[in-house]
Amino acid sequence: MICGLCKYLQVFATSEGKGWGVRSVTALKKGTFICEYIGEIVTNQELYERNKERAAKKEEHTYPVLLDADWGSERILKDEEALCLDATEFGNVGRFINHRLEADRSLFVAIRCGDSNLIEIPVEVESPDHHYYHVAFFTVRDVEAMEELTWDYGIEFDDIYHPIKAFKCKCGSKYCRNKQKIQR
Ligand SMILES: C[S@@+](CC[C@H](N)C(=O)[O-])C[C@H]1O[C@@H](n2cnc3c(N)ncnc32)[C@H](O)[C@@H]1O
Repeated sequence: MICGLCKYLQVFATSEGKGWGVRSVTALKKGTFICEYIGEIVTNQELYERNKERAAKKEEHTYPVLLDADWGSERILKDEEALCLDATEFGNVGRFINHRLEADRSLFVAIRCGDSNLIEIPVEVESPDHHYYHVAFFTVRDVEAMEELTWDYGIEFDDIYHPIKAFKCKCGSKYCRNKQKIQR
């Protein structure tokens, strides 16, 4: 992470209608650091307000990642305290990585039931303050050259309270949460 990007990544236009995506030009071993997810640090409340404005402008792509901070705290944070990363205006290559179902997130590690190839890991970087950490992507299996890199956004596709309607998932995975909901 300290060295920054050290793999040859390519932003490309996906053929399935997901917009831009990211792939690795070379094959990658399981456990490889890919990149950080960079964005503006805002509270959940600020993000909610921003999303309402974006929904009014009919913006299609959004780039939020919940930090669920403070990991050092045992209480549930209010929306005006909890933080997230918004990469809509400022970000790096991480914001072009698309969604695909990964694991049973209630178990957090252990059982993997999906087939995305990345996982996001919160990494504390030389800070005594538990409230801030970096989000870093690592491969969870070997990845072939030119295979699209994906991670699980943890989206609830039928969340009617979110100001921006969730996208129709085109990940193509047989485990797709969105597909299962549509079929019901
Ligand atoms: C963080 S951006 C990823 C980069 C985006 N594809 C782009 O062109 O900028 C997230 C957005 O990409 C699209 N996206 C990501 N994963 C997708 C998927 N599995 N199916 C359809 N659209 C997806 C959605 O529009 C989503 O809001």
